Amino acid sequence: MPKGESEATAASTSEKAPCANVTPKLELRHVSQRYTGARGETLALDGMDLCVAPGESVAILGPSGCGKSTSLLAACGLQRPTGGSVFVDGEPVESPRLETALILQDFGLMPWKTVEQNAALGLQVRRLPKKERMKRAHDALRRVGLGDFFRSYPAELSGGMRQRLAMARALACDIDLLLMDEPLSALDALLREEMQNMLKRCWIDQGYAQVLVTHSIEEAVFLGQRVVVMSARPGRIVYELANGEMVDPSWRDDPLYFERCRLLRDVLRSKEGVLDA
Ligand SMILES: Nc1ncnc2c1ncn2[C@@H]1O[C@H](COP(=O)(O)OP(=O)(O)OP(=O)(O)O)[C@@H](O)[C@H]1O
Repeated sequence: MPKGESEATAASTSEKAPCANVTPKLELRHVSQRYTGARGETLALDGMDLCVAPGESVAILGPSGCGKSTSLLAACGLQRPTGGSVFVDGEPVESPRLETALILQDFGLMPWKTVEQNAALGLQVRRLPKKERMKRAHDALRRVGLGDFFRSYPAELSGGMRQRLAMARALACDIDLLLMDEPLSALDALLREEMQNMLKRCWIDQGYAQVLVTHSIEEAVFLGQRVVVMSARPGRIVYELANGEMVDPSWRDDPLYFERCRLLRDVLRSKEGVLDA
């Protein structure tokens, strides 16, 4: 299904472009990524277009290896794409910015640092006095329910607590854009639901824009105001679903939630090359 690098992104089903009347918080414009590795060249992304409005929550689904993580690396400025451009607030992204946080599956915690030191990590580059850094880290840790664990080490925490610590580190930095790459995939089903609730609460309370990469259709429909589906490699967006009702407090039990999950499952099955998601 993937075509030439220069071809435009496929159609979407969303009702109205979410960034129509605002400067997007994040925009990936025709982003392509070629990797050169031991197995030769890989075209990971091909004409990836994604617009995220300020305060919007977007979930990305797609088969393994379609370039989801690559998209996030480009979005946070850790990797310059080989084609196309990335913008935040209309400005080109050329390096990581302080107000963007990236949470990975392994949470990126430093095992030799305490919980409070890990939570304050993102603040170090801001040259804030230590007292201020600790105050912000402690506030963020309390917000995610880790108020009693300041002096513990990551190894002493459960999987869910480590996830909350990664979240606290992002919240301590007053972020306006949160990027998450399969942050819950290592957790068991019930804990995963609990953490999904926490992610939604934090997003609603703090008002940042977020992009969540996940393999779980249910998670995408629970957390994404918009769910986008990528093609198999080289990846680009081939389908979009408006899902604004996800802010409803009883969304998980709403018949529409199940209907949307079913619809996305059919979409993923029907799209050539996206069966694995
Ligand atoms: N640094 C790299 N060097 C060479 N190839 C790479 C590199 N990083 C990623 N790739 C390749 O690019 C493609 C896209 O990888 P990426 O990790 O973005 O996919 P993904 O959709 O996040 O996959 P998954 O769902 O399995 O995590 C894959 O074929 C991968 O092997």
